[in-house]
Amino acid sequence: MIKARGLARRFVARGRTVNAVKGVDLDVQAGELVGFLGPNGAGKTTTLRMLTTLLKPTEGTATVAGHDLRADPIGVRGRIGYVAQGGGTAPECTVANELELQGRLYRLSKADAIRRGTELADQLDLAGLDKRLTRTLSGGQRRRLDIALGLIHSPPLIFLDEPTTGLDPQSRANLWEHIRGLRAEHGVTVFLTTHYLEEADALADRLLVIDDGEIVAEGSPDSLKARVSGDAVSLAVPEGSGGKVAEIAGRLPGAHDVSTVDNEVRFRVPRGDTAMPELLRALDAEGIQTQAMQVHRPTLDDVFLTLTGRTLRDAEQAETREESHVA
Ligand SMILES: Nc1ncnc2c1ncn2[C@@H]1O[C@H](COP(=O)(O)OP(=O)(O)OP(=O)(O)O)[C@@H](O)[C@H]1O
Repeated sequence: MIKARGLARRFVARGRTVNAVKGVDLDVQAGELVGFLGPNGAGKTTTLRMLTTLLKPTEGTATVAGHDLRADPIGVRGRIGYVAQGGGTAPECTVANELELQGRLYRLSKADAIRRGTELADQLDLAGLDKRLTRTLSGGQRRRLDIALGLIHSPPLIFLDEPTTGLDPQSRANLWEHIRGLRAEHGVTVFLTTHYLEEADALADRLLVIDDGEIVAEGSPDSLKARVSGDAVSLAVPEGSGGKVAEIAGRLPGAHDVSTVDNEVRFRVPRGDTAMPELLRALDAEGIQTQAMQVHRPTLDDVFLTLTGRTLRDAEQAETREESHVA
């Protein structure tokens, strides 16, 4: 459904050259729900804008929904839906009018535009809101309307740019259900960008992780997490026993990265849950009582840290600092 090779985009702003996207290859099969994960400023929106014909690549080629991006951008546009960050509904327009107008823009007859609008309103839980002005909708309703507008011409592929940014956790979870439904019930291929780790984890079959304009990893959330070597364990231990606990922990099969800071011992081990009873027995035999214990399964943030040496949050803060510096 998407095949891109060496897609790159350079911007020159205020005498400074920004290589926003540095030669991205990507393949998305029909029916996939793919997440494009990276910190703010990583190049997600720029990539999306290129794939949706809104921005010309500086270099590279791509076929999107069966049409060549450079040779046939109009063909691409007719076969994709695009929901931009923040959407684009007119505040003084009613829900029904927005849907009908969008249908007419895609050259549906008035009757077909109304029929398709009603169908999408049902599908995206907007039924009964047709006479409401869009400015009176809740954040979640507005995002669902944005998605309905992107689907009016029944495209087989939809691009969603940060679809749940600004929504409260409940509306976010609700929107995830709708996005899953697009694929599961209507066979739409979904390509979405996000900088939320939980969203990437909960929603995507496959993730492309982008950092500083380059794809640094690709795979299912589980396979990416499996790359991080082991669970992270931390133990709060009695004063003065850190060295001994670290020595015992270091003897567990596969234990590594053992460190002691104050009265806390940290290490990684392949399966924290099965290693713990053995460790507790060994500590007991030495008369050491642990005061608290935590086992963390690897998260996508650990994956990002392993790949880039920074957490996603660090990367975002660095981008924010750089932007305020430029401004
Ligand atoms: N029109 C432009 N002119 C100059 N620089 C730009 C332009 N658009 C984007 N950039 C820069 O390119 C880089 C990538 O930006 P992009 O918006 O693609 O990132 P992003 O991953 O989508 O981030 P966000 O989640 O904040 O939208 C950033 O450093 C950004 O400042």
